[in-house]
Amino acid sequence: MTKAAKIIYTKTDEAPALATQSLLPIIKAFTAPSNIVIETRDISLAARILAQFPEYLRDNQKVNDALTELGELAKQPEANIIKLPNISASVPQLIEAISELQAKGFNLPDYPEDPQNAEEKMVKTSYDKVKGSAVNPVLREGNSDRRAPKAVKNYAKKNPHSMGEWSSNSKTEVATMSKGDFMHNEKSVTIKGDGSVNVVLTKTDGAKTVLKEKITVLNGEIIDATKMNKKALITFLDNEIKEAKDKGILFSLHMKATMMKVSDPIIFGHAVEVYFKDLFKKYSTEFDTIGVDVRNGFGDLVSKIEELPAEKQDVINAAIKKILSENASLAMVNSDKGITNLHVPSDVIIDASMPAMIRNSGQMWGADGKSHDTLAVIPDSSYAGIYSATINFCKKHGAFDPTTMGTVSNVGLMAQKAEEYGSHDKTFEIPANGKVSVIDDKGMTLMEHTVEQGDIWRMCQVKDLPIQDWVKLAVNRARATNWPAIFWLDENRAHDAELIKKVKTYLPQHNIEGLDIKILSPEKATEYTLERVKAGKDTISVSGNVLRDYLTDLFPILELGTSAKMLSIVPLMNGGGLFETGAGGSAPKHVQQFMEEGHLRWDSLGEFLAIGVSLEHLGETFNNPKATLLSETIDDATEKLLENNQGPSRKVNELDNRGSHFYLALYWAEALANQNKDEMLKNRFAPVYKKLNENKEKILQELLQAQGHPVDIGGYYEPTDKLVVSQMRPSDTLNRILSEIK
Ligand SMILES: NC(=O)C1=CN([C@@H]2O[C@H](COP(=O)(O)OP(=O)(O)OC[C@H]3O[C@@H](n4cnc5c(N)ncnc54)[C@H](OP(=O)(O)O)[C@@H]3O)[C@@H](O)[C@H]2O)C=CC1
Ligand SMILES: O=C(O)CCC(=O)C(=O)O
Ligand SMILES: [Mg+2]
Repeated sequence: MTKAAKIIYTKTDEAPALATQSLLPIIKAFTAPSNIVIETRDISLAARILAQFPEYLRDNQKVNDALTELGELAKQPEANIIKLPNISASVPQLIEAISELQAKGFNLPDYPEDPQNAEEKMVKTSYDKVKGSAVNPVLREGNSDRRAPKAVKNYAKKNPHSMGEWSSNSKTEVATMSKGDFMHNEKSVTIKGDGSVNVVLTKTDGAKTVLKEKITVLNGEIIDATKMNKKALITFLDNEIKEAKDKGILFSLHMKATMMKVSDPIIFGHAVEVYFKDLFKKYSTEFDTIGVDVRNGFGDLVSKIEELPAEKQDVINAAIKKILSENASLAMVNSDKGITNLHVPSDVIIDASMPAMIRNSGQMWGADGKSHDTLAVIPDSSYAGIYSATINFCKKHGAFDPTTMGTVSNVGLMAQKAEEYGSHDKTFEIPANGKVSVIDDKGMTLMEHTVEQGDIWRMCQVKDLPIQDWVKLAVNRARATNWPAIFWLDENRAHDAELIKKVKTYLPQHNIEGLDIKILSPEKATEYTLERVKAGKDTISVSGNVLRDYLTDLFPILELGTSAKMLSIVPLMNGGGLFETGAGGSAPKHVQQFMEEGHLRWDSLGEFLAIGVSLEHLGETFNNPKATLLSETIDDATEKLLENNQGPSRKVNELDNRGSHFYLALYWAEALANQNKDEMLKNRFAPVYKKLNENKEKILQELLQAQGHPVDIGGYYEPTDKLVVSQMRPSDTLNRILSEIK
């Protein structure tokens, strides 16, 4: 008897959560005969909010803190977690979710944007735990291995997605700061001996404030500190708005306000204030009264001015119109609804927004509903260069060709909140002029910056063991593929210079004979890699955490049309496995389409791949041949589904997410029926395959009938399970066959 094996499948938000209600019953039915237990844990935004406030809820409304539980599990060797994309909530999304839950009878407190007393401060602290990218960093106790499986890459080559032409006359370009930003102010040290550091602000008058106390540091870890100078940022933004206007191109701002949840909303707010500076000069008193917070985007102002008397609203709206017509045109998120790039900080997220623009001939949407060249403003210059290098490459060589281009996989340094993506609890908006010092427990100042009021100062950490693991993973991938592996590190950047020393120490500890391993700055690495991509050659990018995020959307979006089709594995450092589904997000517009016309265009390919590797891991760690067989056969099924082009269509009344799940079940049953490694599974699944095949037309018809009309699922953030299940499982015939698998 093999040991009981368990997989945790996460319940998240939006389209992936809808898809789960259709896919999970299939996975459970197919794995049950092999005694594999599939459990779910709810880490949706709604559940994470409710878990923060047990004392406000009735007993039957309380939910346990599944995220903390999974965070602990991720450190155990038996962990096997399938993690679907989830909402990393901006404040406007958080507020929407809270009000939906309140309307459903959950007695939650409002989100206190400006807390006035101790209780409100506590409430805000609890909500802030849920804000932004609050899930991934907790679960990612390992580095990241993201790539397009061969079958997926071959499918994309045979069925290329649309790719906008590039002209050498394109006026699109990237604007980034040449001084005063995080990149130019960075200082970095490698810690000697375990201990702790304090971050202290010494004001010009000598008064000291401890910004953060006793940050634990371990021997060999790299820490860095840097600042974004407010004045330099504002001058830069002001110039770039003029630049976009002069060049007659759109102004667009690309940030990661979800992951960088402290620094980037502040920068976003400055951009709103600079663009609309005449408005803020004139109406600041009114805006203070109604509590406008530009860090939540220009949309916050638009909704709050509705509280003002009608005549006042009219003058303010006229002033807004005037600025919009006189300033550079803004890139639009939704031109029909008048939603600009500056409306909501989570609408334009750099990892997806820049590649989407590059795929679209370097253009974004303007207020006229047409696409135009754009000035892509990325204030901090640490990574902006990879996009300018890509844009220059496209101007010179034209668009990439998905039918011939090579693939770029990624090995990303991510474990234990590595680098910038773990910095939000050490990021501060500086209240007064002075200096910020990082001081160790022996009183030694390790790093120091002169700061001015309004500057954003931050400290990042990356531990030594994750770095060692990352180098090992890179060597393993290079060995497994024989592709060149490029470390995207810039010797002229303080943090990277420290990291390069370690890479050079750890690489020789492995057998690297015959491998092609290089260290190149991000720009040079982009150029080198793009040359290879164009020539149809494959390359491994080995990068830090931010570039991991950027590159695993950039290349997949160019190569495959979406990052949802990536295999995304996190080998956990203590031996477990975390299997993320795809590398992209949760595409809110998929839910909108589903509610309007009952068609879900979400492609679950990322889930299929994740289930395959999760079962493979289970097979290996529990010595469970049935799990291995299920893994091999689901991979066969996925490959056949791709060959037959049975992923979801984008259009209503054609095959959607549910139909594609049916094909997965059909081919999975077929593969299990046709194999000869396991007699029991063969006998169980032969009749299942027969029934699915005989009822194919009937099932597809039942699934199609569910489309073509608006759908009610009882909510957005907390949809009613029963309603979702009835919409996502509309085929009685399929449901019956699945329920008969024993
Ligand atoms: N791992 C995680 O948990 C992540 C979560 N997020 C969250 O996701 C949300 C949206 O983020 P955003 O930056 O817009 O990125 P998305 O990746 O969700 O969307 C970009 C585009 O990619 C396409 N796409 C993505 N996934 C699929 C899929 N499975 N099937 C078909 N097409 C897909 C869609 O393009 P098209 O319109 O052409 O169909 C979509 O509009 C945010 O709430 C963000 O916080 C974002 C990144 C990662
Ligand atoms: O956690 C998030 O908010 C986004 C994560 C992401 O984009 C990624 O890991 O690629
Ligand atoms: Mg990403």
